[in-house]
This record gives sequence, C-alpha cells and structure tokens, in this order.
Amino acid sequence: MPSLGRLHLITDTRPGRDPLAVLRAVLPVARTELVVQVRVEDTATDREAYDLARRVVGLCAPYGVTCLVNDRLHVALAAGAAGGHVGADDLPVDAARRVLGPDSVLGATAREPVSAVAAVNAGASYLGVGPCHATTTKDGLPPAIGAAGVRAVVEAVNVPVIAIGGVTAEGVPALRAAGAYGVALVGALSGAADPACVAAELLRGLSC
Ligand SMILES: Cc1ncc(COP(=O)(O)OP(=O)(O)O)c(N)n1
Ligand SMILES: Cc1nc(C(=O)O)sc1CCOP(=O)(O)O
Ligand SMILES: [Mg+2]
Repeated sequence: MPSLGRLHLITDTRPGRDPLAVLRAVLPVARTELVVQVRVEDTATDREAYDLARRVVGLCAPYGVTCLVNDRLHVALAAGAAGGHVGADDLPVDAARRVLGPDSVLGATAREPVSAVAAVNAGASYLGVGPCHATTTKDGLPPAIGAAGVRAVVEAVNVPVIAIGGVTAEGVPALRAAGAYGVALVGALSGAADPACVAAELLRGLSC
C-alpha cells in the first residue's frame, strides 16, 4: 500500500471551477505529500467520472502522487487509481475492501469513535473525519465536530485521520495538535487565487 500523503485535494467539479488547473498548480509544490481524491457531483455520469479520473491519474503519475476516487469504486479500478473513499451512503467498508482488494487505499468517513473503530475493523486504511468546521461545499452535513471531535476519533483508532470540512491553512495547527495526520480540502484550494501558494502554506502547517 502506498504511504499516505497528508494533503488531500478533493476535486471541485461545481460550475465555474477548474479542478485540473488547480491540480496542475498544486502538484509541483506538494508532490508526494499530496493525495488527490476525484469527487464528482452525484448527477455526473460514470463516463464523466471515469474521464476525469483518467486525467487525474495521468497528471499524478509522474509525481508518484496517489489518486483515489470517491464513492464509485468501479471507476477507481477502471481508471487505475490507488483506491477509493466511501461514506454512509456508499458501499459498506467491508464490501468496498472486497471490491478494491487487500492492497488498495480505502478511506472511510467517520464522525465519532464508535463508527471509526467499526470502519477500521472492516478494512479502512484511513479515516476522513469531520465536518471539522462549517462548510458551504456540501449540504446536509451534521454540526461541526471541531478539533475536539477529531481528537476523540484519533484516540480511538490506529490509522491516519484526515480532517475534513471547512479546513483552511489557519486551522491546520489546531487539527494537527488534535492528532490529525492530514487534511482534506475542496474550497480552500479550489477557490484560491493562488492554489500553489495556499498549498505551500498548508504543507508548512502539516509539517509541524
Ligand atoms: C477524506 C474524506 N473524508 C470524508 C469524505 C466524505 O465522504 P462521504 O461521507 O461519502 O460524502 P461524499 O464525499 O461522498 O459526498 C470524503 N469524500 N473524503
Ligand atoms: C465532501 C465533504 N465531506 C465532508 C464531511 O464532513 O464528510 S465535508 C466535505 C466538503 C469539504 O469541502 P471544504 O473543504 O470546501 O469545506
Ligand atoms: Mg460518499
């Protein structure tokens, strides 16, 4: 299994966003500290998801950067990604592990310690934990858990915890202090005027 980077860039495919331009800017700065998660809108077709995943895999390969696919594990396999990420509405973690095989990276969403332990026992190799802070990127999320909620999960499991939801460079030190291994972001990178600069700032926080 590839070693996991600490900076998880999740593609932003909302209208007006350019996920490949953001990726091209961030790749040379973050290199192997980067993980890219291909996440498309629920309304996107599998063909659209596959086309984006193939392009992301192709851009990541020269840098040795890990590419994952959110939700659609058949797309992950078909596109040659290193693994996938599942949450409560997706395949259960044990089924996802069977689909991906023993050596793939498998992330699972967990919001508190009990489900976190269950996800790890079912085969998750890392956990996405949040929402840490309020976010406008995704609707319907439960209330923010803050750094204290992240810490509660960190103390319950022995896999990397990736903090997600409203993460900014300013927020990284508190999340690291809570034990987060890394962070996952959509808006803070996708909406940045200079994504490379923001990535460098995020990496400085993650290296402490
Ligand atoms: C790193 C990371 N953590 C959490 C999520 C959320 O996954 P999920 O709960 O399945 O929600 P969707 O992203 O599918 O809307 C994630 N994608 N990545
Ligand atoms: C896709 C997603 N999942 C979350 C969760 O808590 O499960 S928060 C989130 C959106 C993260 O986007 P941003 O960095 O712009 O807040
Ligand atoms: Mg999902």
